Amino acid sequence: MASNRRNGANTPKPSTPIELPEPATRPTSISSSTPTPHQDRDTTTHWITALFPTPLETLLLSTYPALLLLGSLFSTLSPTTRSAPYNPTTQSHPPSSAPSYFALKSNLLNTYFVKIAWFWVSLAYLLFLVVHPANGPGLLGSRGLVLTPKRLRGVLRWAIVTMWWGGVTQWFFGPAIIDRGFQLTGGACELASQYEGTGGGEDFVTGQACKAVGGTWRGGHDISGHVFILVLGSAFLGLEVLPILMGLRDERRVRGRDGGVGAPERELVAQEQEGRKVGLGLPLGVMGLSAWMLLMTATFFHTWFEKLTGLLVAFMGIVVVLFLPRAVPALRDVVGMPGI
Ligand SMILES: CCCCCCCCCCCCCCCC(=O)SCCNC(=O)CCNC(=O)[C@H](O)C(C)(C)COP(=O)(O)OP(=O)(O)OC[C@H]1O[C@@H](n2cnc3c(N)ncnc32)[C@H](O)[C@@H]1OP(=O)(O)O
Repeated sequence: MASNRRNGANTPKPSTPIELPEPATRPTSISSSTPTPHQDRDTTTHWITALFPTPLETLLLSTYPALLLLGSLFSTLSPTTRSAPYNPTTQSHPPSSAPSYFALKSNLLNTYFVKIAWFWVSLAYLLFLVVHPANGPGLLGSRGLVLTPKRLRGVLRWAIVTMWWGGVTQWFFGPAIIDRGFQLTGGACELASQYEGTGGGEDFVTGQACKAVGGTWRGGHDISGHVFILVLGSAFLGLEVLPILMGLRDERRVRGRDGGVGAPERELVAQEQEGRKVGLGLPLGVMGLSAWMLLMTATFFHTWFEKLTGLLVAFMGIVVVLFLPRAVPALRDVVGMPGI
C-alpha cells in the first residue's frame, strides 16, 4: 500500500534497524516494555495510516474474500453443483443429492475440525507461545518456561479474540450475537408438531436450542458461523506468526505518543532466532485446513450475504485486537503487538 510505505532518505533499511538513544521525554517503562516508533517517524502522516496492513498482511487478509468469491463462482459455474437441489432452511444440499463429500454436514473435517475449531486455534496458538524462542525461553530450553511480558500480552490478545468468538457464537449476556441478529431481522423458531401447544417457539431463543427440539430456525439473517470462525481463527494465527516468519521484511507502522507514525523501535529480527520454526507447524496447519474449509463452505453452503456478514464480523475482532493497538499507544501498552 503506497501510503503505508516510508519514503526517501528517512526510510531505514529493513535489515539494519536503527539504534537510537532514548528520548528524554519518553517514560522508561514504555521503552522497556512496549514498542514505540523510531525517531525518524513522520509527524505529518495521518495517524490512520498506522492502521493500514503491511503488504504481506494485505495479501493474507485478501485471501479470505478471494476464497469466498472463488467458492461462490464455482458453485454458480459448476453444472453439478448448480443443478443440485439446495434447502435454504438447512442452508445445505440434501445429503441424498449432495454434489460432493464436502457438501455433507457430516464430512470428517467439519465434524472434527470446524465444529471444534476454537479448540484447534487455541491449542496451536498457546503451544506456539510456549515453545517458540521469540516469545522467551521455551519449555524445550535449559531455563524451562518463563512467563515473559510477550507471552502475557499474547495470552491477553488470545483471550480478547476468544471473547469475541464466544460472544458472537456462544453467549452474549443471553443468546449469542448470531442468534440475536437472527431474531432482530425477523427470524424465529418454528416448532415441530409435537411441541405445538406446549409453549411458543419464542421459548427457543438460540438456533441450537430450536434445532435440538426438532424446530426450524427460519426467517432471519443467519450470519455464517463457519465463515466467521474460520476467518477469525486463521487470520489471528496468521497475523501472530507473520512477524516471526518474516521479521523486518514486512515492517509495520505504529503511532507514537507525539502523534508521529513510524516503524516500531524494536521490531523482531526473527531470522536470527535459533530454532525459529519450532511451534509454527500447528498454526500453519490450522490455517491451511481453515482455508480449505472456507472454500468448501463458500462453494456448498449459505447465501453470499450470510458469508459476507460472517467475514465482516470476523474482521471486526481482528481490527480491534491486532490493528487498533498500532494507532492507540495506550491500548498497545496493554495488549502489545505480535512478535514484539
Ligand atoms: C503461557 C500460556 C501457556 C498455556 C499452555 C496451554 C497449552 C495448550 C492448551 C490448549 C487449551 C485449549 C483451550 C481451548 C478452549 C476452547 O476453546 S474449547 C472450545 C471448543 N469449541 C469450539 O471450538 C466450538 C466451535 N464451534 C462454534 O463456534 C460453532 O459451532 C460454529 C462452527 C461457529 C457454528 O457453526 P454452525 O452452527 O454450524 O453454523 P453455520 O456456519 O451458520 O452453519 C449452518 C449449517 O451449515 C453447516 N455447514 C456450514 N458450512 C459447512 C461446511 N463447510 N461443511 C459442512 N457443514 C457446513 C453447519 O454444519 C450447520 O449445520 P447444522 O450443524 O446447524 O445442522
